[in-house]
Amino acid sequence: MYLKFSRLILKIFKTTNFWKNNHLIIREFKHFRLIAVLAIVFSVLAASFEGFGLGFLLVFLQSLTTPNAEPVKTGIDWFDILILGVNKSTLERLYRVSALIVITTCMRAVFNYVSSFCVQNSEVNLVHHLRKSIFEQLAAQNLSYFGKKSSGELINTLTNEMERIRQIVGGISFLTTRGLTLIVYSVSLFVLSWQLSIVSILLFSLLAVGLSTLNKKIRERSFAITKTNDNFTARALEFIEGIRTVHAYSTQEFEQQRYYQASGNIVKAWKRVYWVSLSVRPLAESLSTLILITMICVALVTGLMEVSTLLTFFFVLFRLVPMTQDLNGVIAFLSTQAGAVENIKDLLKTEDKTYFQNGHLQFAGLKRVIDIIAVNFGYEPNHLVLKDITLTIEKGKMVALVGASGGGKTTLADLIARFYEPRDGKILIDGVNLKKFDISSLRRRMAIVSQKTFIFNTSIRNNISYGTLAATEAEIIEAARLANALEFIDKLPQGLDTIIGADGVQLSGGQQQRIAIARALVRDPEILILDEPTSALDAITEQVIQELLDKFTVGKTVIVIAHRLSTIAKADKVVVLEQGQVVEQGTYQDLLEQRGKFWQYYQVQNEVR
Ligand SMILES: Nc1ncnc2c1ncn2[C@@H]1O[C@H](COP(=O)(O)OP(=O)(O)OP(=O)(O)O)[C@@H](O)[C@H]1O
Repeated sequence: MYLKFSRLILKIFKTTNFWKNNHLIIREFKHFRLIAVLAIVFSVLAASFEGFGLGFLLVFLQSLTTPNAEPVKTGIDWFDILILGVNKSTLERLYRVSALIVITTCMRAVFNYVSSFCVQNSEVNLVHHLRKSIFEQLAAQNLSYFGKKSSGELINTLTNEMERIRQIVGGISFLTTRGLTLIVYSVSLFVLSWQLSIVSILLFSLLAVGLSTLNKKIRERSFAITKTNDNFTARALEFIEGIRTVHAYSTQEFEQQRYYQASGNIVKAWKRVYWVSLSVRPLAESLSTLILITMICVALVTGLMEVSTLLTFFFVLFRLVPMTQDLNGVIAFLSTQAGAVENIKDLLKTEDKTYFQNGHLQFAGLKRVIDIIAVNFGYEPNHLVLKDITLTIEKGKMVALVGASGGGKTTLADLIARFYEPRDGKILIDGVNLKKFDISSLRRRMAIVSQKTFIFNTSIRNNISYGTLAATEAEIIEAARLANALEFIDKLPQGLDTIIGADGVQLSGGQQQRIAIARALVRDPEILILDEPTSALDAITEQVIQELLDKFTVGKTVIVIAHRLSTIAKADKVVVLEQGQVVEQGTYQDLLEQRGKFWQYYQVQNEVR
């Protein structure tokens, strides 16, 4: 145990790798360093008082075993004179020593309590600050990062793995406090009998080395727990989010099997860990008891020490052994948590991540034109989704992007909103590269209605004013009216204050779309990007969009992605995208007259209608 403990301490403090590997987590302690330092200070105090208590116990036992000999003394002159009293009787000095034992024990308990309080405080603080740092990391990522990470994995890290990190801090603090007490106890043992101490260290170290192989195994197996947890959260999330599809395709049984299997895998992973980790303690207990009893017998037979010293020695050793077992248990437990640490480090690390680079110029509004020049873009390194796109969008004009599904319309709109960066080429606003603008100032004057709307679990009012918190009641109502949402909002029990989303009233796809349009309009944007949904809107809502484009867009710059060509009859420019390339552009009428791709789409839609 000593060997193992010192090896652990050495590992922690000596190897630079420890800092290098864990500084992302350790640096969070700076937010609550006072409380963390207090935890250490009070642990040291508790351990010291443990030592004082042991000293007084030895004095007490000595006086009991030699009642008529010399007056009770600790050997520290000033202490014996001031505290035990010079002319006091043996019995009174004995009472005083007894009182000191009680006082030091109480003091130790108080310091232990305060240090535990500080430790718990540090635990919750660490989790809180880690969550904040992870949020900052996630918020700073380019959107492409979220394409590579599953929601299940991210949610698992922010919930389950955080809980495991909290337990790790608890474990480390336990290790520290118990470690300090262990040092005090060890010093006491050496003072009492260095010969017996060396024998104990040798025997217990042998035991520790044996147990360390088990801990290594536990650590290796623990990574599977994190992996199965990630997988389970992803499964559960998919089942809940995709419940309509599950019902539509009657795949409940199939989903149940996958869900049970994912949950079962966690059980299996834990079992593989428990199987080993639970054997550590009983093994350690049995073997250490065997060692202790053998040592007592040898000490008694050889008459190595006087009885009082022998009693104190074994009293200390008896208390020390469970302590070392606890430490072993905690080390084993910490080994099981290694996967959680890796997962969190992965989210916190800054290498291999592409961050959004904000510009410094304040965007004061579009004055003339947006130029898209020779832009290439792809989500994957070897696959271009947009190829050599060149396009101008003039202020106050409506530009419609049309074309077959997957042609790259949404991607192009996302590049204009700077959700992604072009791989080659550039996007200029009035001659200034889009990258140079402060993104908040740009997006304040821009509104985007995506195909997939997101409704927050809050009131309709908050959903509409999301991102425009200063919006007045009148502005919110006007935006709702323009989006043709007022009619159904008025019918709801609490009107604008009705809670919608997961915990509230469920809205139809079209209604959700109208809320999203109102959210965009309340910003009174100069540039409006409207990605017309292919499915959520019914024929009536199609008319709403039409009206919106007629009424609201006067004097605005509008980029509209249209699936129904009738919507964009009044567009100033129509751009046809095919497999990531602009194949035609011109006015609606010109393109029809050209009888090219656009005309073909037009024919197909007219036939369908
Ligand atoms: N986040 C993403 N990660 C990887 N590939 C993507 C991503 N989003 C879109 N793609 C791919 O990029 C291509 C263009 O998609 P995009 O959504 O821009 O097309 P679109 O013309 O808007 O389609 P639709 O009319 O169906 O909305 C498609 O092949 C699509 O599979």
